[in-house]
Amino acid sequence: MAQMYFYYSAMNAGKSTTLLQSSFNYRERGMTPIIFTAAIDDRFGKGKVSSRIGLQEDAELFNSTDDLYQTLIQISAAGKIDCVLIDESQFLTKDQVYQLTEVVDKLDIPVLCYGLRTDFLGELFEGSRYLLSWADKLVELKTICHCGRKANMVIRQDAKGNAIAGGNQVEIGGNDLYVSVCRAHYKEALGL
Ligand SMILES: Nc1ncnc2c1ncn2[C@@H]1O[C@H](COP(=O)(O)OP(=O)(O)O)[C@@H](O)[C@H]1O
Ligand SMILES: Cc1cn([C@H]2C[C@H](O)[C@@H](COP(=O)(O)O)O2)c(=O)[nH]c1=O
Ligand SMILES: [Zn+2]
Repeated sequence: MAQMYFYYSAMNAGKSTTLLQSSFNYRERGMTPIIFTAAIDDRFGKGKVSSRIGLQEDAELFNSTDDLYQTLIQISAAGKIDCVLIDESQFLTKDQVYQLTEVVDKLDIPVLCYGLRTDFLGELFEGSRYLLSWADKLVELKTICHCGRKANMVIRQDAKGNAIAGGNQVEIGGNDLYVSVCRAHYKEALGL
């Protein structure tokens, strides 16, 4: 039986790197993985998954209105898929997480999702909420704060490096805008 996995972390913990390593592992065994990433996250060019250590692969794009079950039925009709890898899975909708459970349960294809658990305010993303609820396996990937503790929060910074305490949940960016920290340093930065 296939399973659904959710690999979650703060930013810069190696999620994209781990996804690309999984893809490589499937390919070196003669299998066919398919990679998806969010259309809205175009930091490294649309249709690409890149890790900060230099690995890169082409990816299909998902938008919030896509039916991923139907998309994967169509793609698998054209050739066998052995695994579905989804980067930026925090941007999935509730419906799309459900559709991916159908891919696992009805098409018997493993689905491996990689994404943030929470946003810069410490709130769950919609995709993450339902992945945490419905995935078979939850795997935390870890990165560290400047103090050496595990970084499980993400600060959004302004141009002066001050922590931002409000705004839209989605703002695409990298090290220019975000820094992963431990909970104690998150509270300190926000004056909580
Ligand atoms: N295999 C690895 N060995 C050592 N450091 C790694 C490895 N993979 C990732 N990293 C570190 O993690 C950082 C973030 O990698 P990335 O995959 O882009 O993270 P994420 O997708 O979680 O934001 C890299 O800049 C690097 O410092
Ligand atoms: C914390 C936070 C992040 N985002 C965006 C910023 C990036 O584009 C992605 C995460 O990238 P990763 O390095 O692959 O983990 O998500 C956001 O929109 N809102 C937030 O609060
Ligand atoms: Zn810290």
